[in-house]
Amino acid sequence: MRASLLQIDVRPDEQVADRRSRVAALVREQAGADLVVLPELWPVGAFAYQDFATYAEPLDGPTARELGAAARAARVWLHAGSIVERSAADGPLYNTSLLFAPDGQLHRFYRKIHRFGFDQGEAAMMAAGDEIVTARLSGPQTTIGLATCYDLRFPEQFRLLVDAGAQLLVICAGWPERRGAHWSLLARARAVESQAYVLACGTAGTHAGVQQAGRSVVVDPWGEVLAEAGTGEEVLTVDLDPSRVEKTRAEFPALRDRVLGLPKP
Ligand SMILES: NC(=O)CCC(=O)C(=O)O
Repeated sequence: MRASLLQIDVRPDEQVADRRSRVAALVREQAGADLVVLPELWPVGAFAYQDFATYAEPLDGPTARELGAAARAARVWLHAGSIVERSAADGPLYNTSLLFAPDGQLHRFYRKIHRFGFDQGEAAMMAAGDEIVTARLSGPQTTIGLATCYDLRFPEQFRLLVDAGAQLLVICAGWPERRGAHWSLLARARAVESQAYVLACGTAGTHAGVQQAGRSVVVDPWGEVLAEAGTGEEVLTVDLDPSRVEKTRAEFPALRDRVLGLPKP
C-alpha cells in the first residue's frame, strides 16, 4: 500500500481559492498512491481564527467539490485534511476532516473531538465532535481511524479507534514548531501503544504568526519511523504493509493483556 502525505505550506499571501486549486493539482499528481493525506485546516490555517467564520463551508462546499474531483481524477482514497465546517446557516462551526473514496464521493467525515485553545481560539469558536470515526479502505483492505491534531494528546481516543478496528491511525494537524518535540514523540507513542501505523500530516510555513513544525511522519506498528518530512512544503511518500499490524499484535500481544477500560462484552 502506498501513502502520500502532502505537507502543505499555508502561506498567508496565498488566497484560499488559489491554495485550493494548487492543492487539488498536487492531489491529482498522486495517481498511483492508495491513500493521500492532507493537513488540518489547510485552506485557512489552523491558527487563523479571525478567518474561520469567513471561510466556513458546508460538507458539500468548495473544498469538498474541488478535492472530491481531484480524488476521482487520481483514483485515490483522499483524507482531505480538515475544513472549517458550518453545519447549517446559523449553526455551529466544526473542525471537520473529510475522507473521499476513489470515485470522488465523500465517504466519511470526522468532527474534531478535542478542541485546542484552553477556552480560547478554536475551543471558544468551534463545537466539539462526539463520534469516533473509522473507515474500511477497499483496495488496500485496511481500516483507518481518524484523529485531528490536539487529539494526538488523548490516548483514550486512540484506544477507542483500535477497539473499533483501526489498523492505520491517520492524523491531520497544524502543529506549532514550539511543541514539535511533543508531536514526534506522541506520534511514535500512539503507534507503539496501538500497535498500528501512524500517518501524521502537518502543515509547513508560518500563518497567523505561528511557525508550523512540519515534520509529518509515518511510524510503523513497532514504533519505527519509516519516513519524516522536513519543515518546508513536501510530499512524503511511503510504502506500507498493512498485514504487519496483525502480525505485530499476534507476535507481541500486549493489546490482549489489557485489563482496564475494555469495551463491554
Ligand atoms: N491545532 C491544534 O490542535 C494544535 C495542537 C497543539 O498545538 C498542541 O497540542 O500542542
